[in-house]
Amino acid sequence: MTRPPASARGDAVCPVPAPAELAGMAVRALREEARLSPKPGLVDRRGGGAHDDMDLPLLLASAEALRPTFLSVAAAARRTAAGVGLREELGRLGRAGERAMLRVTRGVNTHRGALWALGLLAAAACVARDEREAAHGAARLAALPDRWAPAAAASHGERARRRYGGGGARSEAEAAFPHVIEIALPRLRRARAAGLTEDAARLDALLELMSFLDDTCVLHRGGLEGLRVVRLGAERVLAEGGAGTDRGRAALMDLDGRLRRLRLSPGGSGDLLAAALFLDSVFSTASSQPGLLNRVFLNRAPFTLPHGRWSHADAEL
Ligand SMILES: CC(C)(COP(=O)(O)OP(=O)(O)OC[C@H]1O[C@@H](n2cnc3c(N)ncnc32)[C@H](O[C@H]2O[C@H](COP(=O)(O)OP(=O)(O)OP(=O)(O)O)[C@@H](O)[C@H]2O)[C@@H]1O)[C@@H](O)C(=O)NCCC(=O)NCCS
Ligand SMILES: Nc1ncnc2[nH]cnc12
Repeated sequence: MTRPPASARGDAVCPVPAPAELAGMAVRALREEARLSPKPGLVDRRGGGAHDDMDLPLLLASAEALRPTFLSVAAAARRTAAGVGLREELGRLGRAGERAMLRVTRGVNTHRGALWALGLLAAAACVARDEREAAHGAARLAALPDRWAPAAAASHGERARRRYGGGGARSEAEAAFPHVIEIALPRLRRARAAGLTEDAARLDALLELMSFLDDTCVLHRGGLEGLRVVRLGAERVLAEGGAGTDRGRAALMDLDGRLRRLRLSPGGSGDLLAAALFLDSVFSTASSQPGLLNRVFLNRAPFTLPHGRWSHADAEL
């Protein structure tokens, strides 16, 4: 999806897509992430992965149900300067969007994390020149107070954070989406530059995310041991050559089987892959280089995980 220059759209003020176009890009990113196959443990064309309450049609319907929310979010960000007023409006729109999603999915949390990430990024993209600026704008919005946010929701993410520490969807946003900017997008672009198919490049970006992320969806379902299985399993697929090679593909299918058996879903990584696809489509002439992965910038084991002592053999459950 190439972004036409501002002049071609007759828009000299805001050199980014109009709200309807941004909303379309957000929905498309969600749909493309959902369809991408085979994803370890996640819903894809083959079925529900580690989920017994989701499938591809549900994810596609959920993505479509969020279109009006993305549209309202982008429109609000266009007419309102970034500040507490906009943050509170985004909170109101985001909560209404969650309700719309839950109505369509009959109560299944398909895209709560994705709505949070893409909603903030869509709002920030309205005044950003590139993906890094958008991520920083989103971080500033995420950190602002929202008077109307319900106090301490007992979400799965909140429970996982209380039990294990570490980050989650909120910290990822407040830190300017480091896993999207420093991990997923560089991997995606390096893989494309190396001649991989688009699907293999996207799968490798997902695996890279899985190997780094403190995914509260995984922690909620499998604790620290589950997180270790996901991270080391993804790392192993990449070490075998990634999704574009026979050995990497075999390791990926092996990991998929293990995650299904253990009911481990890397849903946070799925959300962040969608966020990367969104930014990639909005800022397709991005300045960010397909450079080396910044493994120092992102500490792979930022909290209680004894990363230094792990080995691939340990990951067998
Ligand atoms: C800030 C909010 C996102 C709320 O966050 P919180 O952590 O309190 O709430 P959760 O409901 O747990 O949702 C967070 C979702 O974010 C994804 N995620 C997890 N880890 C990370 C991470 N490190 N970085 C980024 N994103 C992450 C993850 O989403 C996936 O998991 C979904 C399924 O999860 P779960 O509900 O646990 O479902 P199951 O395991 O399937 O349940 P059972 O079957 O076992 O019952 C999956 O679909 C993925 O989407 C987390 O779930 C935010 O919601 C908020 O505060 N919103 C307010 C509105 C607002 O201000 N909006 C502004 C922008 S519009
Ligand atoms: N493909 C997917 N399967 C399950 N949960 C998800 N959350 C975001 N994408 C997902």
